[in-house]
Amino acid sequence: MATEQAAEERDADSLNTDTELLEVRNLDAGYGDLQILTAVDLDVTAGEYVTIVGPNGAGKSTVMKSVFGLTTYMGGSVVFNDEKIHGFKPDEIIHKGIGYVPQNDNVFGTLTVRENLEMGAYILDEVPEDRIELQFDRFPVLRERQNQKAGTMSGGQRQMVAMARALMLDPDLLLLDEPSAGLAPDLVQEMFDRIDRINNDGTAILMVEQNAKEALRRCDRGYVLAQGENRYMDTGRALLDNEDVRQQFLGG
Ligand SMILES: Nc1ncnc2c1ncn2[C@@H]1O[C@H](COP(=O)(O)OP(=O)(O)OP(=O)(O)O)[C@@H](O)[C@H]1O
Repeated sequence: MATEQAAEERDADSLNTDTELLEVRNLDAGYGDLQILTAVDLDVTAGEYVTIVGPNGAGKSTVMKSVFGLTTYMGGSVVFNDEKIHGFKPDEIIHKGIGYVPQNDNVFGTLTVRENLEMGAYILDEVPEDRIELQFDRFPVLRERQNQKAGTMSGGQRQMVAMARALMLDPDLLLLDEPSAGLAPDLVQEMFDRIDRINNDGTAILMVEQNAKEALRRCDRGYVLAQGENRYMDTGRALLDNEDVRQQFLGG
């Protein structure tokens, strides 16, 4: 028994050796004087796929914006790759290896697809052509339409442009705010498949999704947020199997 127990403890230890990428602790944040998040904790390890779900207005997007330096910091900490980044501006945070795809207004509509991707690499001296090719491999329709103005594309295609642009700097962590919003059902599955592939290529994902059940099915771990506070954290599967979570947050 003792040996079995020791083996189990070793196994448990080995599960905890994942490299911490993002560590949010006790985060208070909001807009101006208005506090939205209270004592939020959140972790993402290298290569992990994490989803945040919760009701409208829960503060999910505010968590993402806070990681990316777009809210008013009020307390706690955001640490990325062992460096405190709370209080940093978005352009500094991009340099650290975080890409962000907001829900709305996420492309330069008057620029072509290719120009949008080039903009994604604006902090580099030269646009790396191989990175553009990599995004075209990931999103073939963007290769076909590379000279089309992004503003004239469909919602799903614009979402691809936005994701491809955010991937141009090969971030360690990609923040995706409702990537399936407004897409037709068949395109939703396609979008989730693409996100799986990006994650399989090694990029950690932190995603907010209204399509909560599908997101929890796909991710490694999930957080349920309500009224700006953590409510539940577990593997996606365990959250889907949790009766309280289902009843309160997943529509039964
Ligand atoms: N720029 C802003 N200024 C002031 N309040 C804001 C701002 N953006 C969001 N809020 C408020 O913060 C709260 C949380 O909004 P947030 O968008 O983070 O929620 P959410 O969980 O992502 O919701 P949804 O699922 O509806 O997108 C809401 O009450 C919202 O009105």
